Amino acid sequence: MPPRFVLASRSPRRRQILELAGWPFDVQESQADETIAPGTPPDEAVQLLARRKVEAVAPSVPDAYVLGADTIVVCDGRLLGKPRTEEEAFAMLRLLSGRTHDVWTGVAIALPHGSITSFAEKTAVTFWELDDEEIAAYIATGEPMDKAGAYGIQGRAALFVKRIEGDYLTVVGLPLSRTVRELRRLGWPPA
Ligand SMILES: Cc1cn([C@H]2C[C@H](O)[C@@H](COP(=O)(O)OP(=O)(O)OP(=O)(O)O)O2)c(=O)[nH]c1=O
Repeated sequence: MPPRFVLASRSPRRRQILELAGWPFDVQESQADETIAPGTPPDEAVQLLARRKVEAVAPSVPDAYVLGADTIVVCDGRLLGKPRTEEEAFAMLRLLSGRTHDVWTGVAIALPHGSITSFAEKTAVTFWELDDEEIAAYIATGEPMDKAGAYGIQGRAALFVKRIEGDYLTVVGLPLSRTVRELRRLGWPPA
Protein backbone atom coordinates (compact mmCIF):
# COMPACT_ATOMS: atom_id res chain seq x y z
CA MET A 1 0.00 0.00 0.00
CA PRO A 2 1.42 3.44 -0.90
CA PRO A 3 1.50 5.90 2.01
CA ARG A 4 -1.50 8.18 2.61
CA PHE A 5 -1.42 11.93 3.12
CA VAL A 6 -3.15 13.58 6.08
CA LEU A 7 -3.62 17.31 6.66
CA ALA A 8 -3.73 17.92 10.43
CA SER A 9 -5.92 21.03 10.40
CA ARG A 10 -9.42 22.30 10.96
CA SER A 11 -8.76 25.33 8.74
CA PRO A 12 -10.88 25.32 5.56
CA ARG A 13 -8.31 27.64 3.97
CA ARG A 14 -5.43 25.19 4.44
CA ARG A 15 -7.55 22.44 2.88
CA GLN A 16 -8.38 24.62 -0.13
CA ILE A 17 -4.76 25.64 -0.62
CA LEU A 18 -3.47 22.06 -0.40
CA GLU A 19 -6.11 20.94 -2.92
CA LEU A 20 -4.25 23.06 -5.49
CA ALA A 21 -1.33 20.60 -5.27
CA GLY A 22 -3.55 18.01 -6.96
CA TRP A 23 -3.23 14.86 -4.85
CA PRO A 24 -5.90 13.26 -2.65
CA PHE A 25 -5.57 13.64 1.12
CA ASP A 26 -7.54 13.15 4.31
CA VAL A 27 -8.13 15.82 6.92
CA GLN A 28 -7.93 15.29 10.67
CA GLU A 29 -8.57 18.02 13.19
CA SER A 30 -5.69 18.55 15.53
CA GLN A 31 -6.10 19.67 19.14
CA ALA A 32 -2.78 21.04 20.31
CA ASP A 33 -1.66 23.40 23.04
CA GLU A 34 -1.09 26.79 21.38
CA THR A 35 0.83 28.48 24.20
CA ILE A 36 4.45 29.44 23.67
CA ALA A 37 7.08 30.83 26.03
CA PRO A 38 7.34 34.63 25.93
CA GLY A 39 10.35 35.77 23.92
CA THR A 40 10.30 32.82 21.52
CA PRO A 41 11.39 34.14 18.08
CA PRO A 42 8.50 34.02 15.56
CA ASP A 43 10.16 31.59 13.16
CA GLU A 44 10.70 29.14 16.04
CA ALA A 45 7.22 29.73 17.48
CA VAL A 46 5.37 28.85 14.27
CA GLN A 47 7.48 25.71 13.71
CA LEU A 48 6.94 24.60 17.31
CA LEU A 49 3.17 25.03 17.03
CA ALA A 50 3.05 23.32 13.62
CA ARG A 51 5.03 20.40 15.08
CA ARG A 52 2.59 20.08 17.98
CA LYS A 53 -0.33 19.89 15.55
CA VAL A 54 1.43 17.10 13.65
CA GLU A 55 2.46 15.27 16.84
CA ALA A 56 -1.19 15.22 17.95
CA VAL A 57 -2.28 13.38 14.79
CA ALA A 58 0.69 11.34 13.50
CA PRO A 59 0.52 8.46 16.06
CA SER A 60 -3.01 7.59 14.87
CA VAL A 61 -1.87 7.38 11.20
CA PRO A 62 1.67 5.93 11.40
CA ASP A 63 1.73 4.97 7.71
CA ALA A 64 0.96 8.49 6.45
CA TYR A 65 2.69 11.73 5.61
CA VAL A 66 1.13 14.22 8.05
CA LEU A 67 1.27 17.97 7.48
CA GLY A 68 0.40 20.74 9.94
CA ALA A 69 0.89 24.51 9.87
CA ASP A 70 0.64 27.56 12.08
CA THR A 71 0.37 31.25 11.22
CA ILE A 72 1.13 34.31 13.32
CA VAL A 73 1.38 38.02 12.61
CA VAL A 74 4.33 39.97 14.02
CA CYS A 75 4.26 43.75 14.37
CA ASP A 76 6.58 45.87 16.44
CA GLY A 77 8.05 42.75 18.05
CA ARG A 78 4.58 41.65 19.16
CA LEU A 79 3.23 38.23 18.20
CA LEU A 80 -0.45 38.42 17.23
CA GLY A 81 -2.51 35.25 17.15
CA LYS A 82 -6.28 35.07 16.83
CA PRO A 83 -8.13 37.82 18.72
CA ARG A 84 -10.11 36.57 21.73
CA THR A 85 -12.55 39.49 21.69
CA GLU A 86 -13.71 42.16 19.28
CA GLU A 87 -11.85 44.72 21.40
CA GLU A 88 -8.66 42.77 20.88
CA ALA A 89 -9.38 42.59 17.13
CA PHE A 90 -9.82 46.38 17.12
CA ALA A 91 -6.50 46.92 18.91
CA MET A 92 -4.68 44.58 16.51
CA LEU A 93 -6.03 46.32 13.40
CA ARG A 94 -5.17 49.72 14.85
CA LEU A 95 -1.63 48.50 15.43
CA LEU A 96 -1.37 47.25 11.83
CA SER A 97 -2.82 50.43 10.29
CA GLY A 98 -0.43 52.33 8.02
CA ARG A 99 2.55 50.05 8.61
CA THR A 100 4.39 46.96 7.49
CA HIS A 101 4.15 43.72 9.48
CA ASP A 102 5.40 40.17 8.97
CA VAL A 103 3.21 37.11 8.61
CA TRP A 104 5.02 33.90 9.54
CA THR A 105 3.74 30.44 8.70
CA GLY A 106 5.47 27.36 10.03
CA VAL A 107 4.96 23.99 8.36
CA ALA A 108 5.73 20.60 9.91
CA ILE A 109 5.75 17.29 8.04
CA ALA A 110 5.86 13.84 9.64
CA LEU A 111 7.21 11.04 7.47
CA PRO A 112 5.57 7.59 7.58
CA HIS A 113 7.03 5.78 10.60
CA GLY A 114 9.56 8.59 10.76
CA SER A 115 10.68 11.88 12.11
CA ILE A 116 9.17 15.36 11.77
CA THR A 117 10.81 18.10 9.73
CA SER A 118 9.75 21.73 9.68
CA PHE A 119 10.42 25.11 8.09
CA ALA A 120 9.06 28.65 8.32
CA GLU A 121 8.22 31.23 5.66
CA LYS A 122 7.72 34.98 6.04
CA THR A 123 5.74 37.48 3.99
CA ALA A 124 5.78 41.23 4.67
CA VAL A 125 2.40 42.99 4.36
CA THR A 126 1.90 46.77 4.28
CA PHE A 127 -1.51 48.19 5.20
CA TRP A 128 -2.93 51.56 4.20
CA GLU A 129 -3.94 53.83 7.08
CA LEU A 130 -7.26 52.55 8.48
CA ASP A 131 -9.69 54.81 10.29
CA ASP A 132 -11.76 53.65 13.24
CA GLU A 133 -14.99 53.47 11.19
CA GLU A 134 -13.32 51.23 8.64
CA ILE A 135 -11.98 48.95 11.40
CA ALA A 136 -15.36 48.79 13.16
CA ALA A 137 -17.16 47.97 9.88
CA TYR A 138 -14.65 45.21 9.18
CA ILE A 139 -15.05 43.68 12.63
CA ALA A 140 -18.84 43.72 12.15
CA THR A 141 -18.38 41.30 9.21
CA GLY A 142 -17.13 38.67 11.70
CA GLU A 143 -14.19 37.91 9.43
CA PRO A 144 -11.35 38.76 11.86
CA MET A 145 -12.25 36.47 14.71
CA ASP A 146 -10.68 33.17 13.60
CA LYS A 147 -7.62 34.69 11.96
CA ALA A 148 -4.14 35.60 13.14
CA GLY A 149 -3.72 39.39 13.35
CA ALA A 150 -7.53 39.79 13.09
CA TYR A 151 -7.68 39.89 9.29
CA GLY A 152 -8.07 37.71 6.23
CA ILE A 153 -6.16 38.92 3.17
CA GLN A 154 -8.32 36.60 1.06
CA GLY A 155 -11.48 38.40 2.24
CA ARG A 156 -12.55 42.00 2.80
CA ALA A 157 -9.16 42.86 4.31
CA ALA A 158 -7.83 42.73 0.74
CA LEU A 159 -8.99 46.36 0.72
CA PHE A 160 -6.43 47.21 3.45
CA VAL A 161 -3.39 45.94 1.58
CA LYS A 162 -1.04 48.39 -0.11
CA ARG A 163 1.83 45.99 -0.79
CA ILE A 164 3.03 42.49 -0.04
CA GLU A 165 6.47 40.92 -0.37
CA GLY A 166 6.68 37.15 -0.31
CA ASP A 167 4.30 34.28 -1.03
CA TYR A 168 0.64 35.40 -0.74
CA LEU A 169 -0.32 31.90 0.43
CA THR A 170 2.01 32.23 3.44
CA VAL A 171 -0.43 34.91 4.64
CA VAL A 172 -3.51 32.78 3.98
CA GLY A 173 -1.99 29.94 6.03
CA LEU A 174 0.12 27.57 3.91
CA PRO A 175 3.15 28.49 1.74
CA LEU A 176 2.24 25.99 -0.94
CA SER A 177 5.12 26.28 -3.42
CA ARG A 178 7.82 25.80 -0.74
CA THR A 179 5.75 23.03 0.89
CA VAL A 180 5.45 21.07 -2.36
CA ARG A 181 9.20 21.43 -2.95
CA GLU A 182 10.01 20.18 0.56
CA LEU A 183 7.59 17.27 0.13
CA ARG A 184 9.23 16.24 -3.16
CA ARG A 185 12.57 16.18 -1.36
CA LEU A 186 10.96 13.94 1.26
CA GLY A 187 9.62 11.48 -1.32
CA TRP A 188 6.04 12.71 -1.81
CA PRO A 189 4.15 11.95 -3.98
CA PRO A 190 5.37 8.35 -4.15
CA ALA A 191 6.48 7.24 -7.64
C1 LIG B 1 -3.15 36.80 8.36
C2 LIG B 1 -4.17 35.78 7.93
C3 LIG B 1 -4.43 34.64 8.69
N1 LIG B 1 -5.35 33.73 8.30
C4 LIG B 1 -5.65 32.52 9.09
C5 LIG B 1 -4.76 31.33 8.73
C6 LIG B 1 -4.99 30.42 9.92
O1 LIG B 1 -6.13 29.58 9.64
C7 LIG B 1 -5.35 31.38 11.06
C8 LIG B 1 -4.30 31.34 12.15
O2 LIG B 1 -4.58 30.31 13.03
P1 LIG B 1 -3.78 28.94 13.13
O3 LIG B 1 -3.68 28.57 14.57
O4 LIG B 1 -2.50 29.03 12.33
O5 LIG B 1 -4.70 27.89 12.36
P2 LIG B 1 -6.21 27.42 12.62
O6 LIG B 1 -6.50 27.31 14.08
O7 LIG B 1 -7.12 28.29 11.79
O8 LIG B 1 -6.23 25.99 11.95
P3 LIG B 1 -5.43 24.64 12.39
O9 LIG B 1 -6.48 23.61 12.70
O10 LIG B 1 -4.63 24.27 11.16
O11 LIG B 1 -4.58 24.96 13.58
O12 LIG B 1 -5.42 32.68 10.48
C9 LIG B 1 -6.08 33.92 7.13
O13 LIG B 1 -6.93 33.08 6.77
N2 LIG B 1 -5.83 35.04 6.36
C10 LIG B 1 -4.91 35.97 6.70
O14 LIG B 1 -4.74 36.96 5.96
